[in-house]
Amino acid sequence: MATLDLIKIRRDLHQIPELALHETPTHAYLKTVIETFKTDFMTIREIPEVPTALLVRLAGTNPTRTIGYRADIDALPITEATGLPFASTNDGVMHACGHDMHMTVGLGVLAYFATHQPKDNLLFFFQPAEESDYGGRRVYETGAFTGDWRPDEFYGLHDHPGLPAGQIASHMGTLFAGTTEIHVTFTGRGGHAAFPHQATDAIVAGAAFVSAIQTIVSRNVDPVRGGVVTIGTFHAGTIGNVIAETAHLDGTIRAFRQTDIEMMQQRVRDIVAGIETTYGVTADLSLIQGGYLPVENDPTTTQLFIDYMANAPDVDYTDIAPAMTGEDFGYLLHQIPGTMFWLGVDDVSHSLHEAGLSPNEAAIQPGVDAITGYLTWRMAQ
Ligand SMILES: CC(=O)N[C@@H](CCC[C@H](N)C(=O)O)C(=O)O
Repeated sequence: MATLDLIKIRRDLHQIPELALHETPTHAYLKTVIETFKTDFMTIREIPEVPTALLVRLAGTNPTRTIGYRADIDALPITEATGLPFASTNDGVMHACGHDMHMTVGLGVLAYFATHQPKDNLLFFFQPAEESDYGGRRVYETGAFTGDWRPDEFYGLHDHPGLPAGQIASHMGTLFAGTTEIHVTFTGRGGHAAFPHQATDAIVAGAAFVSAIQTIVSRNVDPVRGGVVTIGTFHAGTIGNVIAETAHLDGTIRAFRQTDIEMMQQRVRDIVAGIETTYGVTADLSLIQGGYLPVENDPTTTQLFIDYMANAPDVDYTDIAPAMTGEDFGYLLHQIPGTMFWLGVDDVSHSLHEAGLSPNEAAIQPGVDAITGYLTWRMAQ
């Protein structure tokens, strides 16, 4: 096997971002790279029900367990504004959450163990649909993680633009929030802007909904625990002198405890019912949690992970507070114990999900080295 050019791979992947469950060229690219590894202890497996998913198993030399490693592969509906020479070639779609970095690091770790046969079995999961449509849960529910393909423990990373390139960060306990997508359409009655009393204005209803749900965090969530309610889209109307008949809004609810998420979901339902009564509209509400359960790091694997990362001479490790980002790795960690962690990618000028996000590629090799080091050490335990 030739040495992988991880920078080229990252740039290739960055140019072909695809939305959740549509990652066909990305899946093909990953498979092509992995097939070059050509070892007799590697098996590649497709999942017909979720065709953009890819599982790769490396059989260990003397296995006592199977260790899973997940890398997510989908992108976001954002028009890239980095100005990079290897920017997205898919209009309106961008790796603005850094999953191109996740895949590259995952390939680097896989390539290492494809040439240094591991003691334990290793299972690599290239997961579609992390940003929406909960690909981790979808694949889990196909029964893919059974028999020889069931990890005893699972690890996965997310890149963090606010941390130095290559730094590893994690936390004992809950690392990320659980989330629920909000999708709501208010329908009233359209009409002339001059005769509002003869119409039922869906924009006014939608605006009242946006204002009212702000009280969920300020008045209903324990402030010590915190929560988030964000509306990210509001589409209504066609022209300034026509009262809009419909308004469609999408958003997200977030909290660290499942009980808080469920309470917040109920408050959204109650507020929507109140808007219907107060503004005379009808509402079609859908609340989707899917696989976005709180990301709860397992005490045993996380203590092992921290013990290694904090003491390895070549690893820059820091503890980090939980964040309100969501991850459907939370679903997998509710089925299989494991640990999620951050990899610093040093772009303090941009946040995740921003059109200008440009992760520093200097993070890739230290990320690969820290993970291969940890997995090698873990297999000796
Ligand atoms: C790491 C990250 O940014 N993850 C996404 C997960 C999506 C959650 C779900 N689709 C929702 O919007 O609630 C995030 O937005 O945190």
